[in-house]
Amino acid sequence: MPIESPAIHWLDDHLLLLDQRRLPAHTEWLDVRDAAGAADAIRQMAVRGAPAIGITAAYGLALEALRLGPGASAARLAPALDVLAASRPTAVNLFWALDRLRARFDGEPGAALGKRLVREAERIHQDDQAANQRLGELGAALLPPNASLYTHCNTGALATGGHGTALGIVRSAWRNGHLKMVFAGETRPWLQGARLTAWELMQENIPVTLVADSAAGLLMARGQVDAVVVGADRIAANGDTANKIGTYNLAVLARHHRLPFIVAAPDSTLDPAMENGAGIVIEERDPDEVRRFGGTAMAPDGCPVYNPAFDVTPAELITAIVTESGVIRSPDRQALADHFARRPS
Ligand SMILES: CSC[C@H]1O[C@H](OP(=O)(O)O)[C@H](O)[C@@H]1O
Repeated sequence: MPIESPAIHWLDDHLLLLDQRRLPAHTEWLDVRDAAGAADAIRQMAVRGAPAIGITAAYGLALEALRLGPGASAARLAPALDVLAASRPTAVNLFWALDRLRARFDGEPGAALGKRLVREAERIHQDDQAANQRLGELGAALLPPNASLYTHCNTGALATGGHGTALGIVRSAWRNGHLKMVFAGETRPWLQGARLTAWELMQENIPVTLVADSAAGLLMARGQVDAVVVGADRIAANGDTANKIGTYNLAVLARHHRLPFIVAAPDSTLDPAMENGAGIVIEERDPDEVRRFGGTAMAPDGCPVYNPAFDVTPAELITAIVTESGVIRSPDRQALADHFARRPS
């Protein structure tokens, strides 16, 4: 008999299993009942996107406590914490969410502990939805009227039950009548742009044109792009930003073509403990993600592959970082520090 809890409801209703053989993006819902299941969903990128990874880890730990029932305790939850923390290394939101739940371990163990963890996981989820709405409005206000945007990767709203981060800006701009077109880079090798961004925007009749990643430079050279908007997985104290592989390339192109390069991310993606981008762990993934697409070989079997899932964009290439609590223009160490000082606690 499955454990009845809001956490399971969320996991059933919002996890996208990216099916590598068919488009559009999702084909079935994952059935997650414990921390190990949540960690698998994160590791396999059935759930992806920094905020969604944090939310899923929070619900996964809460589910583990519910599964333990009267036996739930900090000591017995420790292995589940480790499994979730080891699922993916780059997005800071995963560790930030686990820290928030760990802070709820103190107090009555057992069923009471399970209830506290479910409530905290739901707060993290609700906070993220509100953050994305606010962030979208603040970011859209930075755009020129009738803007054509270039996006890369992106969390789909369905994945988080919210508005996504860069997609939050797209939706707000569309709602305000300030959006002409979104050029969505396919985002090799996982094709998040093709399978999530293009799919989500078409669901909402927002104008989108899917392009190969290699077309970004031509679009900018032809003056067809007014701004580049991307998400983030971890933002260091000096503003260096880790995001999906290929983001750094776009930042260099945007600088060359004198285009705004905007990073959209909730405050939970800021990592003040990380000195700069050099310290950010870049996840390397299965070489077959590059060699194959679904069942189709895209390269000779056994061909050597380097498959980093993220890169780091130096702060000096970023025009602004938009979070739910404000816009950090020309981000550097001082600008981030000022942001933290201004941010409502
Ligand atoms: C706005 S979600 C943050 C970030 O997460 C994605 O990574 P992944 O698809 O590997 O989970 C991508 O880098 C997004 O920009």
